[in-house]
Amino acid sequence: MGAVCCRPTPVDFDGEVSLFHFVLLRCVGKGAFGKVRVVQHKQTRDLYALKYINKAKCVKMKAVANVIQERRLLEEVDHPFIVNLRYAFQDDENCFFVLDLMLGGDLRFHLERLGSLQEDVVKFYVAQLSSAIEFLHEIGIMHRDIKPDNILLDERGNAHLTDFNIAVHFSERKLNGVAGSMAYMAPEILAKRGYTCHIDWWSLGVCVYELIFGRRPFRGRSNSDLTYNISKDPLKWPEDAEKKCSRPGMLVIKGLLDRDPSRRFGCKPNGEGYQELRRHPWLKTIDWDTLESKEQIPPFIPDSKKANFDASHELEELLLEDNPLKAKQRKLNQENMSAEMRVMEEQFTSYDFKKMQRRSYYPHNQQLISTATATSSGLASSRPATPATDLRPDNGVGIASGSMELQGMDAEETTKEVTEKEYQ
Ligand SMILES: Nc1ncnc2c1ncn2[C@@H]1O[C@H](COP(=O)(O)OP(=O)(O)OP(=O)(O)O)[C@@H](O)[C@H]1O
Repeated sequence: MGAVCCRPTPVDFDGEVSLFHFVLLRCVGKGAFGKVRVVQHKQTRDLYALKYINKAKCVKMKAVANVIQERRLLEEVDHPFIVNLRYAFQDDENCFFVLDLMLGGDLRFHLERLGSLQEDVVKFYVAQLSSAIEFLHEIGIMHRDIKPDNILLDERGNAHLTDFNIAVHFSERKLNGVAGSMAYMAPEILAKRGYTCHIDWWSLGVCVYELIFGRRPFRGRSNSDLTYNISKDPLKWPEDAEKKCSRPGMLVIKGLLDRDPSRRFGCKPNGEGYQELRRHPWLKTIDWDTLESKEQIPPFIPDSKKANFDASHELEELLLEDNPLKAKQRKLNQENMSAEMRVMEEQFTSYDFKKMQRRSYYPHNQQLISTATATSSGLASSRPATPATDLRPDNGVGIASGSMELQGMDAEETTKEVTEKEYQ
């Protein structure tokens, strides 16, 4: 009898992806609604990062729209310098994102330990991140939360953009929602006169300054102070700036931190801004031809013998977690489900990168995705040809679910504003 009860439940790998398909390994991070841990696919043995979000917490914090939007946008994206989605699924308690695993830690972690980074290292990240930003803008997505915390290194030291929690589609119509982490917000967001994807280049400029000099270009004791400084204060350099950064490097920072989006580096239309950046003397040492194939040896290789993350997450999970993550069969009772829970149930759909073709949930973007995401070619789509129930925050449409519509859940408006305080 004992032998029978201990036999592991057979896993149906031909069926829909679920937590049963993975071995749960160590915890590496904690987000606002859930945790991140390393997992191994039981069949392929590939390692991934599993980000899981507690559904009840998500409803309580009115973040359902953001989580569904993040899931949908991530399906559109496939790029060497983005933390790509590989699988998505849910159980009764959590929504799960299975993402490319980044064992090199985030740039906030490295910045805090090192104080600042060498100019050449930052230059390498700028090349990789600008390629990612340009890709996103090409397919009509602005990230809105570019900051060192959201830049993750793989074990070889390549930079990847992550956290699409407040990313959004953009079109000709400018957005107005104040979104992002205040210290990295472009002046046009704070001015509330409408903004577009140019804001991501500004945030990149703030990151470059902070990574090289170990402090941010605009600071403030209060939000209004910070708003004033971002909007009006002339860009100042630290006293030892010339020891840490070359003249061309400073010119790139200055160009990215131009308050006029029409003059800002990276912003010229039709990819011309990105091409200009690539041609800039500061970036002439970058071999752009082999950058995206990751053939180059990154100038900073994270220490593989040390954990490049805060080890307290692991301890917390072991000692304090009273409901540790475990694969469970679903017991769903649709009748007693709240409206928000039902939206999550229906709209946080399963995704399996081995079986499905990436696609856009936004009709105007479908053509762009099929041409831009080259790596997904050759896979059969198991999706209906017509788009699913639409969620278009850029058009001011709330999340619609069959006959139900959750008003006021436009993800452009349900934004996350991180104030300067959190960084002091
Ligand atoms: N793909 C990944 N590989 C390795 N570690 C990761 C990965 N994604 C996230 N992490 C780690 O987990 C931490 C939390 O990530 P997560 O995106 O959940 O949190 P967050 O940035 O606070 O996002 P949110 O604001 O959506 O809660 C990150 O700081 C990072 O250290």
